[in-house]
Amino acid sequence: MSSQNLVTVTPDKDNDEIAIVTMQRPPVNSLNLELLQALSKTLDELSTSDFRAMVLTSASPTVFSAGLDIMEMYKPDLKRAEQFWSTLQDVWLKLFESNLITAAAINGHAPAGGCLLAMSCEYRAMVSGKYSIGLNETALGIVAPRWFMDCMLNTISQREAEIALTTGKLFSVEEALKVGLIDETAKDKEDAINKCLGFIEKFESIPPLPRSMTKQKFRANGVQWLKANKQADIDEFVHFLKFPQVQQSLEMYIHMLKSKQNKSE
Ligand SMILES: CC/C=C\CC/C=C/CC(=O)SCCNC(=O)CCNC(=O)[C@H](O)C(C)(C)COP(=O)(O)OP(=O)(O)OC[C@H]1O[C@@H](n2cnc3c(N)ncnc32)[C@H](O)[C@@H]1OP(=O)(O)O
Repeated sequence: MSSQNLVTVTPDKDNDEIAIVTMQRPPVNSLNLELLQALSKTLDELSTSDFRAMVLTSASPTVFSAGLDIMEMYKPDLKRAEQFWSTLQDVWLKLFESNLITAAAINGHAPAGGCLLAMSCEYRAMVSGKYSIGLNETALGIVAPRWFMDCMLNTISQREAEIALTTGKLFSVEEALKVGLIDETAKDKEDAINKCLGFIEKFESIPPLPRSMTKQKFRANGVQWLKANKQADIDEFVHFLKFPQVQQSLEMYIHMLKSKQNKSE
């Protein structure tokens, strides 16, 4: 089963009830509207399939996901920006509340929206190396929405989350393990997937319905807020994009990313 080429779904080689879901939008899996639509469609398909668990990972050798595609926010077409944000909300709700057992094999960097995807899963194994993970929005001059924060609060302590978000902190793999942002480190992608499979195995003898209902009760607060405030949240995003200071910060950030590349050439 696959949902466009941007996301592939393959059954695990030893257990066809487990889906390996791979994002593949080179070079860095930045989440543009099309990748989000592909993820949304995939999550719909998985919810009605025979799969009982999924491992989210990336086809890139060094990046899980670079987060939201900045070009969707820089001088945007406002209609598309609305659709973009609404699709991101849907992906988050579908993944965070999924009936399936969800785990992330984080095989590289996972800033901002990449971290959000990983935190939306129930378990995270991250490949060791010079990778980073976190919600770095403030460092870009933007503010993470409340449901990003709720998602982080479901993962690490309020104090760690507040400091991390206000400082725009990107955690090293070791730091992420220490605060509980990830559950395990892995030596490579295969090992990360195996560690996720190990987590999934824990539910072998647990009936799926009480399991997923229990998970959803734990996650209800953030979900209920977004469901009740979906349009207001979209309006806020679009309004925010219209601020000249926000556009200026994004422009500077884009230049920084491009000059970083020139320097290393
Ligand atoms: C009311 C609410 C309002 C607003 C809330 C908005 C919330 C936003 C959440 C987000 O997700 S914002 C996005 C934050 N993402 C980042 O800060 C990550 C930026 N990228 C990086 O730090 C690095 O690219 C990397 C560490 C992920 C990978 O490094 P490396 O492997 O060295 O690749 P390059 O940096 O050379 O990048 C290759 C290529 O990709 C472009 N790119 C990178 N990230 C993005 C991105 N997020 N969006 C769009 N494009 C991106 C980069 O510019 C290079 O492009 P070239 O054309 O120069 O090849």
